[in-house]
Amino acid sequence: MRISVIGCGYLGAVHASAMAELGHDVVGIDVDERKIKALAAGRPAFYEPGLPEILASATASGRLRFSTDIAEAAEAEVHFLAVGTPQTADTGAADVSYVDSAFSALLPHLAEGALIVGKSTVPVGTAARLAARLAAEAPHAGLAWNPEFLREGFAVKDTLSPDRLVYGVAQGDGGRAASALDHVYRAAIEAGTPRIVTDYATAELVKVAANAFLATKISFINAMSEIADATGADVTALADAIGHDARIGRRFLNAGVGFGGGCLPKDIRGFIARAEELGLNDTLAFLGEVDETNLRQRRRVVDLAVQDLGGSAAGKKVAVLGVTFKPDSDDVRDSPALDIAVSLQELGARVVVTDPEGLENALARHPDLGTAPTTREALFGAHLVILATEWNEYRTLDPETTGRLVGERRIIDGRNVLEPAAWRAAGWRYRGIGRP
Ligand SMILES: NC(=O)c1ccc[n+]([C@@H]2O[C@H](COP(=O)([O-])OP(=O)(O)OC[C@H]3O[C@@H](n4cnc5c(N)ncnc54)[C@H](O)[C@@H]3O)[C@@H](O)[C@H]2O)c1
Ligand SMILES: O=c1ccn([C@@H]2O[C@H](COP(=O)(O)OP(=O)(O)O[C@H]3O[C@H](CO)[C@@H](O)[C@H](O)[C@H]3O)[C@@H](O)[C@H]2O)c(=O)[nH]1
Repeated sequence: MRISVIGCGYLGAVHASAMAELGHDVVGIDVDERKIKALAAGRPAFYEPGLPEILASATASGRLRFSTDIAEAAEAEVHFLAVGTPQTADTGAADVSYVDSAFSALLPHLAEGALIVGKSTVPVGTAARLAARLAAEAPHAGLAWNPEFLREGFAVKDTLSPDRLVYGVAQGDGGRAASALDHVYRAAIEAGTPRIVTDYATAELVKVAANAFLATKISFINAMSEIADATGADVTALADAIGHDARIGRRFLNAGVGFGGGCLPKDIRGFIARAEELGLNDTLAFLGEVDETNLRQRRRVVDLAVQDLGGSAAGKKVAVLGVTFKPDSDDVRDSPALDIAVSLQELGARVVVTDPEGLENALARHPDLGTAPTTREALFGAHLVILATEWNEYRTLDPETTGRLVGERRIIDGRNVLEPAAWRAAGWRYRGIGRP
């Protein structure tokens, strides 16, 4: 099929490359000329395992090209909208202005029977509003909402083999939108991927409900970690034990510094704001607690660090291992690791952050942040080590060789990934989150 992807940031760049990999003819459009030039040259603006490979093969085959000119989308049968919906500073609501302007720019270029497919995460009601505009201004085209569930670090795999497909379609479109999307996703459908065809509002809600549920699960286990810390219990054993109950499940029950990234935090805030707009002020109030519990984890680690440093961080060297919001990503949006590092620096510590992929993005936000290109340099002479993002190379650190580099053998394992007994046996003061 001929496809355009409008907005080639994280989601759009992956989606465009994956659609071309599936054999479609794809044009990726973005208003950011630098991004488009880099993508056309095979260089995504972010780190995502497997993406450079499919980007290169799709571009070389001629199935994928990029442009800043929306008119280049005119021949496409399906147009995916993948622009950003960031959090607005005042209310926390999702800012849909980029969706609106991309939609407006696209309207004059729609071929007869073209289908616009929203992929961005939007407040419920957005698709119905855009559909009303379409009916008035370009009735020869259709609209569907097809939320995206990919995880950073697994984005290519998640796009090529999703857990499920959700199509929000207009009532009475005679199955046209669903059949176009079935064509787009034929490979996944033939592989047995479940597909849910529903109305616009449900499709929009599925996306934010999924992220709200995941965020709640993480904050639940982090609340348990606070109780465990107060009682000497072990939150990891607790998670294993409750996770055996198939109704609960073990995934997303890892206690630690909490969740970050470009999705979970902004999506729960946007969801709360939307519920309030709908007059449902109390309905999602618990998500405010989920957010607060999450942010408290970062403050707890900073407090623990100050305590471990004898009551003051001033002048002490703190090595922070990891700055991205999770491993296998260079994304530092709302990263707990970055927040912790910056807070300790503000308290006067000599913070040295290291990360395999995230330093450039961290420095772009905090140019004064102390950084080191290697783990070894970060650790050298440190009075305290904080493992903040569980990159593999930090999970596999050896306590004895690490111990020879640092000034003091003190570590806070902010992701509960190290073996406490082994670190203690090597003379470290080990602290996990909710672990004895
Ligand atoms: N990043 C993820 O893992 C992920 C996963 C699922 C859903 N989402 C959702 O997808 C959307 C995009 O997220 P992202 O992380 O890719 O954001 P992003 O900020 O990386 O990318 C957004 C892109 O849209 C471009 N853009 C803005 N206005 C435009 C316009 N009028 N025409 C063309 N391009 C325009 C920007 O230049 C930018 O490149 C958001 O709604 C997000 O919540 C993201
Ligand atoms: O048990 C856990 C699991 C995750 N996290 C943290 O939670 C955050 C989010 O992780 P993850 O969900 O894997 O990352 P994202 O790539 O942001 O993906 C989420 O957000 C995307 C954008 O909406 C959705 O598409 C995905 O389905 C959804 O998982 C990260 O900071 C993780 O460290 C924990 O603290 N404990």
